[in-house]
Amino acid sequence: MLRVALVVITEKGYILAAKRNHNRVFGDYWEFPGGKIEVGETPQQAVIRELHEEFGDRIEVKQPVLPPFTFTYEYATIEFNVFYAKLLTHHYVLTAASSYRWFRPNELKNLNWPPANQKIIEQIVRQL
Ligand SMILES: Nc1nc2c([nH]c(=O)n2[C@H]2C[C@H](O)[C@@H](COP(=O)(O)OP(=O)(O)OP(=O)(O)O)O2)c(=O)[nH]1
Repeated sequence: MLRVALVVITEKGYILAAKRNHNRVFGDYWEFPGGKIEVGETPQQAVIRELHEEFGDRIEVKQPVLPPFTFTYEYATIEFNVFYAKLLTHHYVLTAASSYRWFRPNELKNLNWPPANQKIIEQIVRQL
């Protein structure tokens, strides 16, 4: 099974979302930063690496947003591991995203996300 790790980065009541590059799966949809967990990596190590690759930034990984869950797309069944996190640096050197924006929790549900994200967003709105 494909395993993915994502971070919900919070700062001053706002949440960071990135817009996926046009040529990627779910191109131009909003995403939480992260990506595939590589062999031998923990989910926490994977998000730290992905944030460095995709943003050039360092993060501190916090508690899980919800327990790991699976979602089946036409191309794969994916296990999602989602954590809250804080940005330790703010370089935003975008490589996999065309833009980023900070949103209030209540604004999140109005954006285009991959379908697996609905459950994550419901949980964020309940918790923040
Ligand atoms: N990064 C990210 N991926 C998501 C989210 N929601 C969601 O369903 N996905 C899916 C899309 C992909 O099938 C998978 C993660 O892929 P990815 O394309 O971000 O992973 P990656 O950067 O490691 O890989 P790649 O694009 O270099 O192939 O998870 C999300 O919020 N963020």
